[in-house]
Amino acid sequence: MSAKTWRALIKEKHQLSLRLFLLLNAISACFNIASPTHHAITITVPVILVLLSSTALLLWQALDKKRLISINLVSLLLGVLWAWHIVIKNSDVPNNDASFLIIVLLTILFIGSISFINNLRAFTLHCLPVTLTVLWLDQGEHWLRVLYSIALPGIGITIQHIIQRRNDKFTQRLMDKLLKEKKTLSDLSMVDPLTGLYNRRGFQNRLENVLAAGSGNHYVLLLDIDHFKAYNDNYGHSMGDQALIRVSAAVRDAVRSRDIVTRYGGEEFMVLLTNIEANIALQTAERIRQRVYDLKILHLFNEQVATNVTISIGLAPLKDDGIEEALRLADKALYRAKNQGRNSILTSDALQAA
Ligand SMILES: Nc1nc2c(ncn2[C@@H]2O[C@H](COP(=O)(O)OP(=O)(O)OP(=O)(O)O)[C@@H](O)[C@H]2O)c(=O)[nH]1
Repeated sequence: MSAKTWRALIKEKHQLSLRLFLLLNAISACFNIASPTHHAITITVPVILVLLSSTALLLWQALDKKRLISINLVSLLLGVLWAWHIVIKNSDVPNNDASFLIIVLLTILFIGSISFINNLRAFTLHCLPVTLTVLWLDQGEHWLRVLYSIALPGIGITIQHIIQRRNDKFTQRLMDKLLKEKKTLSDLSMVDPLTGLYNRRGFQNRLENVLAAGSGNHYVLLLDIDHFKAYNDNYGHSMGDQALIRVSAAVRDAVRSRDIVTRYGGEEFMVLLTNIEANIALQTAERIRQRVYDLKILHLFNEQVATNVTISIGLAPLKDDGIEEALRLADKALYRAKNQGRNSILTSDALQAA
């Protein structure tokens, strides 16, 4: 998981709490319409607006889950609508019955605290308009109860918020550390994670052992999948990965265990054939080419070459002038093989001269 996906997770968590908030508001608005307290005015404009806006926003987000809706704005808007609803209904409640105000306040606080357990700002924006309205309509008669009702969840959410922030910081530090360690490990790794072949570091390590073991004829093969960009573009990157895995296995199977097969670049492989004669090296290269061809991995975009995945190979001897020179020669031969039609093997001039 990267730092980016971590932030995306936090955002997703907030959007989930918004969905819960909208749902609770829609239910509460329905309940208010269906079963009005004190049998006063049943339907008010703001309660209809709460129902419509909550439902509409829920549907809007359901259509595109990635759509981000401003939590603060929505919580404030619904808070104001509820406050408006209370003003209208209160004028119709018989004998200025304060229990109506307390019940409605507790309902709003309940919705706010359940939905925004980790979001003090959204909770405050939602509950403040209603609390102030209740204090005003009640004319200070039950001010202590009203303040207590909002202070209690407010304090709870603040403490929960502090604990959550500490947990988040701890998790993020842990994640950064894990990512760093993962990078260190992959830097130290000798094996390519996708194909299981040696990576360049692994190759270097094996090469030193081969060279230390004494003299012998060694040959470098550079292999490149033909028109692999077109394969990726048309079949998708994950199919491309599957093709790479199958080609790697075919190459590995076509050589001896003492030969070194390396994933040299994206879709490029390198094989070091150790202690081998030139003609056998050439035969081995041909066997590799044929094995990959025989996989019959469909590649209809392998222009003018075949209808399946093929590889081109450049072959060069490893001489005293070192691996870099052998690779340079093999690369030149590979380049020519590509230009001459692909799905073929070309040897370096150095090999032909030998
Ligand atoms: N799926 C997948 N694709 C990769 C990976 N590494 C490199 N590639 C792709 O390999 C393709 C290499 O394309 P190019 O270098 O343009 O060569 P090409 O299309 O094979 O053409 P020729 O070599 O001229 O036949 C690019 O599209 C890379 O994105 C990998 O790990 N997985």
